[in-house]
Amino acid sequence: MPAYCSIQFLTGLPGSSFILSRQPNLLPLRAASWKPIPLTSKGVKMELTVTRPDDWHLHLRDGDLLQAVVPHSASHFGRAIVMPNLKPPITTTAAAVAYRESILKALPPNNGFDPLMTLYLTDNTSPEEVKLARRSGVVFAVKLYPAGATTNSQDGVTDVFGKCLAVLEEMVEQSMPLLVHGEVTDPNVDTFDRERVFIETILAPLVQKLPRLKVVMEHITTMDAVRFIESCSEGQVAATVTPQHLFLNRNSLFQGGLQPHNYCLPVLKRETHRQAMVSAVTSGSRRYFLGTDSAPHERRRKECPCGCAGIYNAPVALSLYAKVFEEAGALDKLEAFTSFNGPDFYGLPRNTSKIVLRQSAWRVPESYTYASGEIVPLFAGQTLEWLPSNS
Ligand SMILES: NC(=O)N[C@@H](CC(=O)O)C(=O)O
Ligand SMILES: [Zn+2]
Ligand SMILES: [Zn+2]
Repeated sequence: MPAYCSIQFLTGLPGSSFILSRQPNLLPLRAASWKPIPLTSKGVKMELTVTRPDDWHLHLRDGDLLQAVVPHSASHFGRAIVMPNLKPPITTTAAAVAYRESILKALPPNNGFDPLMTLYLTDNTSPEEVKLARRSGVVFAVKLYPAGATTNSQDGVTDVFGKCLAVLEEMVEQSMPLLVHGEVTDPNVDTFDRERVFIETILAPLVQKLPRLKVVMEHITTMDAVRFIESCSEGQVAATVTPQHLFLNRNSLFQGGLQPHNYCLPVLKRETHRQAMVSAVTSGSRRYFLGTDSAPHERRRKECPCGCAGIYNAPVALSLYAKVFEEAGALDKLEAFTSFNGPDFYGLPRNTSKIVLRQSAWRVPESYTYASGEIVPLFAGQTLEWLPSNS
């Protein structure tokens, strides 16, 4: 049964025999420590203690939406790479420093959450700005949005090779990773092919031209991306993978009617691509790490004639990742994906604290209300497993 079906099978059935019957597949485990907890008379459920994960791709927005969403990420993640696609975008180190302050202000003092800031690359970004960013100690990457590819990307890059080579060369000098939204914007290219064509026409030539540039291909969605990542040097090119692209295929955009809360960019792909990505991340490869791409939009901006791209998954991400690894019989590989591969690639220390994932059913809220409206999370109102907690 494909993963995207089983979540519905579980709905309303805590302690189902389906879950319990899979348990022999979970053992033995190496990377993480396990404790059985008897929960029902039918059998034994599991809890998994893992090093605190980081989120290597997160949209926190600003204003009252920031206040509403940042606690969800901060409650389970130690650090997050914070995307710079605000209006106006974060194009300077000074703006990144100020944005970081506003994120920290939205949390209780000494909360421990560490936002790792990024700069939004434009045609006019200077090599000097990259030096400043590195010296600041708070900027950890530069983000490339092809102009027009996704939400708030209108100020992005129009011609990587024509306009950005000097900046990219400085990034090599500064060991500053380039994070890439990997889709071409040519309206003649089919939406479902935009990632593959980007790899062929921009990313592969870029990696060939600057082999020492560290690159993260963000939110990959295709077997083409997996093949490309595997073809590059480990430690030089890596990828983040979202929970929705591991858990859902493109049918879920249309199941029972148009489903705006499953719409993000790059758009969900067909089942064969999902399976290739699950195999890649659960293989134990160090080239892939957790990046939720949690991207909240107010309900009215999703449920309207021209709805925004972006899925709010921060509250459910860890539950979904754990379920994907469980279904693949690879729970022993989960901790490396959530907590080791990301910091290792960025050259940062791994977190020292732990979190616990309990294999117990919990219901996702229908929505979260905040000052200016509501946000609807992925799997709103449904029952998931693997509840994360701090102890
Ligand atoms: N993923 C999305 O669909 N949307 C993101 C932008 C992005 O990451 O491409 C957003 O900021 O809303
Ligand atoms: Zn993107
Ligand atoms: Zn994103």
